[in-house]
Amino acid sequence: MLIARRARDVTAAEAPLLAAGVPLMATAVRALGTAVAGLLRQRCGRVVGTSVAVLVGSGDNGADALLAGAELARRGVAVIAIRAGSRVHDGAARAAHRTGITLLAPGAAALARAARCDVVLDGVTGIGADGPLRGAGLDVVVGLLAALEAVPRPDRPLVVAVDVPSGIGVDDGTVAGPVLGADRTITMGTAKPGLLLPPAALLAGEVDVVDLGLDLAGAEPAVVRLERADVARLWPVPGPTDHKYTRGVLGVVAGSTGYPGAAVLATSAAAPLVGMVRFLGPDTVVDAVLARHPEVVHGDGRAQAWLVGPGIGVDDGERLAQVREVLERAVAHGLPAVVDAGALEVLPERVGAQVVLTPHAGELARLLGARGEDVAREDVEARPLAHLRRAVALTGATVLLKGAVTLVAGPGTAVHSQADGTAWLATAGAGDVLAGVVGAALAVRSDDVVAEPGLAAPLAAAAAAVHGRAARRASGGGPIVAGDVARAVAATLAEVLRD
Ligand SMILES: NC(=O)C1=CN([C@@H]2O[C@H](COP(=O)(O)OP(=O)(O)OC[C@H]3O[C@@H](n4cnc5c(N)ncnc54)[C@H](O)[C@@H]3O)[C@@H](O)[C@H]2O)[C@@H](O)CC1
Ligand SMILES: [K+]
Repeated sequence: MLIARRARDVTAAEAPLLAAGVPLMATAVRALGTAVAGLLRQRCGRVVGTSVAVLVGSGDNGADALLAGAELARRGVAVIAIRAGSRVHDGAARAAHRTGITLLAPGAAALARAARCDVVLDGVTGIGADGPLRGAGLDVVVGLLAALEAVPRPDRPLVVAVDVPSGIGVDDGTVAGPVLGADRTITMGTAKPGLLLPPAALLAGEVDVVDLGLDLAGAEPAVVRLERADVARLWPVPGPTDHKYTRGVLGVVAGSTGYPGAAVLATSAAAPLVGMVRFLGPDTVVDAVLARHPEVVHGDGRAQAWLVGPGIGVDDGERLAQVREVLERAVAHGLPAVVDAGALEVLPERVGAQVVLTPHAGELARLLGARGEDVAREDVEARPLAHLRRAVALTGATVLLKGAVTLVAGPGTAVHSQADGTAWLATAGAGDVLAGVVGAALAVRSDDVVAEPGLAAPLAAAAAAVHGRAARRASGGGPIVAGDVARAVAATLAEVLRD
């Protein structure tokens, strides 16, 4: 599991090691040098004779970056260093000087040179920053972003962020000013919340954590990300005495004459993962679902979890009445349920954590608006975690906010952040497939969720992970439709469960 801790917790954990003389900075610099050399080798086929530009802020983040630059210079890389702060760390400046690196003033000429290097190392600010970039750091980032515009995309340098992309909200993932988006972030000691929380997470690229030996046991995880083994631990494997009812029955209310496909997609994703899917919907939709999945059972009855809403419009009165009835029954029995799309309109005022809402940013804004909050989609996109938390507080539900990075939290649970998919997953019907997988995850562990409703959050995050991985598997780097993702779900779970 990738665990992000807040800046103050990292600083506190560093203090005793620094007091004991542990050379944390040397470890950070070595890791940076190795990572950049690896990228140079990948990009240019060699290290010697390549070029790196280092943006040097005035704190230890800049010192790390400049010392890594000095190490790369010793390995035959042509390094330029650009001042991006009011001062430069003495020891780092001396080391740079010894390797022949000159610190350049942040003028247009220096930034134009940086824009043509093979790698840019962003060491403007790290966890010591307060607020968005200002002063020389801001000028350098704005100037470099402009200089990069003049370089054809394939020729632009790879950007490596030291600890965090400078200027992001380290603890809250906000992006309140210009930030140089990174291809890779080499982060020290532990992940930081801003590397996992959108919108900042989208500027961090691939995140590598450098082990500094920090004791973070006492620091509360701010954000967590499930990895393959975590998903495998959460997902039950049937035993020899299991039968279809013990494996979990998922009841689904989905689809409309306008959107019959949503029901097909949700059931396609869920059917292989559960003991049985029961389906309720308009006759034409039932026919479409059964044509694709003869194993689906049509009609009401007992279920261990319910999924309501895919393909149901906010003005589909008849279907919403059915959703309301099913949802009230599920809530009364404390059963887990997934409430998606149009069904969010008929969510009871308060529910428990075993109910998982699956809005996208627009739907979350609407949900909050219906509860008296003045929120637009853009507000949710700018501060997704804050709005997700608000929705949890107002409804009592577990909320899964869909996006390129999917966030999940319930009342009192850790915040989960999953980014397992691919940009090709931004396609119609992907949300219906996700709803099916979340429904399945709740159905197969229904008894556990009834006993411990807080489990709904990690299970929903695990479902998001399976969904994202299925998309990547189906895509293989190319275009996909949602049906491809649904068809890849079963094999993806098999792969996740394989040791
Ligand atoms: N403390 C340690 O032992 C270690 C620290 N490390 C590095 O040190 C960093 C923390 O170093 P610092 O505490 O010196 O802080 P930073 O280097 O993150 O930033 C503080 C400096 O940036 C300036 N600054 C603050 N806010 C700014 C803003 N909004 N815009 C522009 N400039 C701003 C300040 O004037 C100060 O000089 C970590 O992020 C990490 O990269 C690593 O070497 C690991 C070990
Ligand atoms: K940085």
